[in-house]
Amino acid sequence: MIKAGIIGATGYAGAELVRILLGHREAEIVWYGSRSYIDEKYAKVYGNMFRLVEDVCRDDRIEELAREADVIFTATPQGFLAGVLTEDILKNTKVIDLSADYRLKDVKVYEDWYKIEHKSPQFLEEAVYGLCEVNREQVRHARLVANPGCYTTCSILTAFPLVKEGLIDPDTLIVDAKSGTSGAGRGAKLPNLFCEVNENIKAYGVSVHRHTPEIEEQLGYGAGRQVTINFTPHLVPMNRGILATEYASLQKVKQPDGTLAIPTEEQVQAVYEKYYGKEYFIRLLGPGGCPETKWVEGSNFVDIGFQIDKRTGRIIMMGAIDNLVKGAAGQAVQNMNLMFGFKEQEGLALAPVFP
Ligand SMILES: NC(=O)C1=CN([C@@H]2O[C@H](COP(=O)(O)OP(=O)(O)OC[C@H]3O[C@@H](n4cnc5c(N)ncnc54)[C@H](OP(=O)(O)O)[C@@H]3O)[C@@H](O)[C@H]2O)C=CC1
Ligand SMILES: CC(=O)N[C@@H](CCC(=O)OP(=O)(O)O)C(=O)O
Repeated sequence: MIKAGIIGATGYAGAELVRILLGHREAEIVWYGSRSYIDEKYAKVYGNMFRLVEDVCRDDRIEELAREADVIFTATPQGFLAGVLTEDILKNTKVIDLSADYRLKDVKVYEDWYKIEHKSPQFLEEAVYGLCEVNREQVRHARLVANPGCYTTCSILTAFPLVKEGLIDPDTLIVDAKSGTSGAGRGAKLPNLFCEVNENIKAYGVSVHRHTPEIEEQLGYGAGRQVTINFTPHLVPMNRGILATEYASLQKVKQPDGTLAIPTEEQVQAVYEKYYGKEYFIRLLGPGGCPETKWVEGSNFVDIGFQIDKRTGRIIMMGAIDNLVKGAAGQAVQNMNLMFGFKEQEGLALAPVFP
């Protein structure tokens, strides 16, 4: 049994980590970190944990926690981990950060998009981007994992195989994504009040959302060059879930007879199968398949479908995840499983909730 500590256990992503880790047979939670609820019973902060968690909340002293825990999850605002991380901490424990502090390799890109100074860029090089289905081998050997963002997990996984195999031109990619309000966290914010969100849908962060460079960087690794995309997030009146609808121009690829032609649906499906056919957490719905957030809710699944529009020569790819599970806590536990050599699905055999 390994010991896990959570800093930010009182946020939505932290609470989802608690829910998942309570069902994990190889890990126990030894530290429920908080800023606002120190010494209060965790089950008072989250009533769903009544009789399931007896612990009280502790503070965010990560150096002390690093001596107690085998793994630390930081489910904290941007800038927290970068402000406290030291070599001593990484010598004592493994760290999985759910914030964006170590997702972008270029510190200037981070500072430009997040508008905060990065306090420990010396760890950027060694941090592994924890998109398990793409970087599995690197994650296994990592001390520091940058858990991907929710929109980015969904957007990248949906397009990655087609970018990597050159079936689409990534510079034509438009990602139109919708998220439930839990994506914004538990903190009180005016745009997330019931009357602002209910019976409403709105775009935000248009052309400036901080997940744009993260998607570009990762798809750039797939393409083998820098790519530029459009990313527009929307807030929709539901608790959980992300749906990404992604449009891109198809590129001609070599056919068996040596000629060049736009790929068929069978060829696109074959590429998805090549990358994800054996992936437990990725469910390929095939041509014409339209994923729905309800079909993945509460689970670590990513559902992916697509359709080619023969009139325009463009492909429409669609991906759905639960932002708190595959988009945050579930993927973080999947990363932990890889880092400690556990079965990758341990603690994550969560069937989606419906209705
Ligand atoms: N919500 C989501 O769907 C996703 C979130 N993330 C990322 O995960 C992280 C947490 O997000 P989320 O759970 O939504 O946010 P919440 O606002 O719900 O929770 C934030 C947590 O961080 C703690 N906290 C706040 N400020 C500080 C601080 N200065 N120092 C230490 N702890 C602090 C809070 O403690 P307390 O409340 O006790 O004061 C709380 O536990 C963020 O980086 C977010 O971007 C990533 C993917 C998806
Ligand atoms: C609905 C909503 O507000 N979502 C959040 C993204 C949450 C998330 O994943 O944040 P990080 O990846 O940056 O950690 C947002 O758009 O800011």
